Amino acid sequence: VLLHPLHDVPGPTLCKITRMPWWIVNYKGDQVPWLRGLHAKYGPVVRYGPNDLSYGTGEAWKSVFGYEKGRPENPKDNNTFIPPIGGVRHMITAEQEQHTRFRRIFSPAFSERALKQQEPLIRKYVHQLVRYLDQTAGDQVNLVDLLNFTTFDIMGDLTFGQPLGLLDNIGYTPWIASTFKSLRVLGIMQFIVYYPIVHTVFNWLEPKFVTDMKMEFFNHTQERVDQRLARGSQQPDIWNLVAPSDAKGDEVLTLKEMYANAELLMTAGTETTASSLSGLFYLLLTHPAIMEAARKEVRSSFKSADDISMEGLANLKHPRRPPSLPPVGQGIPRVAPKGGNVVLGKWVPEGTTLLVHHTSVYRSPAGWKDPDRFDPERWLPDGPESAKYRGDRRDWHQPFSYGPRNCLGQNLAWHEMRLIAAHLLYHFDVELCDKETGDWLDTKCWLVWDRKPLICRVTPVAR
Ligand code: HEM
Repeated sequence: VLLHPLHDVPGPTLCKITRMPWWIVNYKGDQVPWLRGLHAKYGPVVRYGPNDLSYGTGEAWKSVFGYEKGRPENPKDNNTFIPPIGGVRHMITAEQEQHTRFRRIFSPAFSERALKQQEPLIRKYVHQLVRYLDQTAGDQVNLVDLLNFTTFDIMGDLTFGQPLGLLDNIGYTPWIASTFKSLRVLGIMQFIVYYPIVHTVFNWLEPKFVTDMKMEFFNHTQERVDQRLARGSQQPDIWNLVAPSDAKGDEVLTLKEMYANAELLMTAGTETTASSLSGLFYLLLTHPAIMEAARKEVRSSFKSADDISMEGLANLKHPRRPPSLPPVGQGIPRVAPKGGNVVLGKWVPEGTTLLVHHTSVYRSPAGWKDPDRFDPERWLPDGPESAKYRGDRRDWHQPFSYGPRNCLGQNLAWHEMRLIAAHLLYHFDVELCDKETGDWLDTKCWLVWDRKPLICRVTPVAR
């Protein structure tokens, strides 16, 4: 306890001896409030395990995730990743060199130019959502499910060249349902893979339902990628944008790399966007004055629904930024490289886990005035409306992460979220059925939030 190089970093005494407190809260899905509590008690840097540091300050983004000349990068923490079923890692978990190659190959599919081409495809599913809500006018609907159906169908079309049919059937396929279920065992799986002995024993004894769950997801992705490649497509989907016909050698993805990254896109590009949108709607529904202002702005800015475009939406005031419910509630840690590194001016030994805790950073009174207050004016350009938030550290807000491994899909996410939100606000008056919903924000988090149903009554606006 006294001789460890991190002995002077504050934190609970038990955490200096064992990682067990972390594993327990991580297993229960309670790590977000736990780490927030530790930051409130111990300050911006907390030792939450013998070799684990959490930063509750946005000053740490650059030091932990950024690239600085002459300083080694902090790589991903491979100890926390579940080994890939197909034997090949995807972009998020890839080693640095492989990551750079993936990033180069996939970037054209997420450029502004690609997005322009993809806009009609995205609109198609937004219109389908609007049509469904028109038909169910006045009924109670679960907005969380409907937003999931929409984002999964969009990403399914972009990744596999065909939708998953969730909006057609208003229901999850067994494949998607098992994805959501598997999140709940993420905490325990992370514990298992972290300790090589436990992992080896687990591999011998792995329960059949866990093997089935992993295989189901992987086989499904593989089949759909194979079908898409066999069928070909003229659509601006991912594969048409990543692979120029004259690509050679290193610039060509192997089939296994395609499977692995398709699986990533279907997880990274769906739940996150739907989560951000459901959080936004919950906050709008519980802040009627802001909801009214948002509706007014959207309804007066477009002459008709057909005019609502990605371009036109980028300049609206509501919402300029997602609310402070980051879809990735905790963040993906890095680890200090061989030989250690300097983080925020302090040397940390090799192998130290470095986590910048999203939720703690976005709720820190050191970075934000009234951090728990939902107020879109916070994000307006400098002027009288945003004056009271002038001291806010907007540069601390990095829900898409920071540095060379930040979110590749952030432009797509922004456009998609704005299109869906604007269409819902333009076409419908949405009302929260409080009794059925309760305190929606009080929920568990396993990497992403275990969102509870958001039960609403949706009434079409008479025009
Ligand atoms: C509100 C929506 C979204 C949020 C908040 C979000 C957030 C994140 C975060 C925190 C990371 C991890 C970066 C790290 O390791 O530090 C990430 C990575 C990634 N996201 Fe997103 N994401 C969103 C939507 C999307 C969408 C729509 C896509 C499209 C497919 C996407 C694709 C990716 C990819 C490919 C990576 C890996 C990037 C890399 O490792 O280079 N994300 N995202």
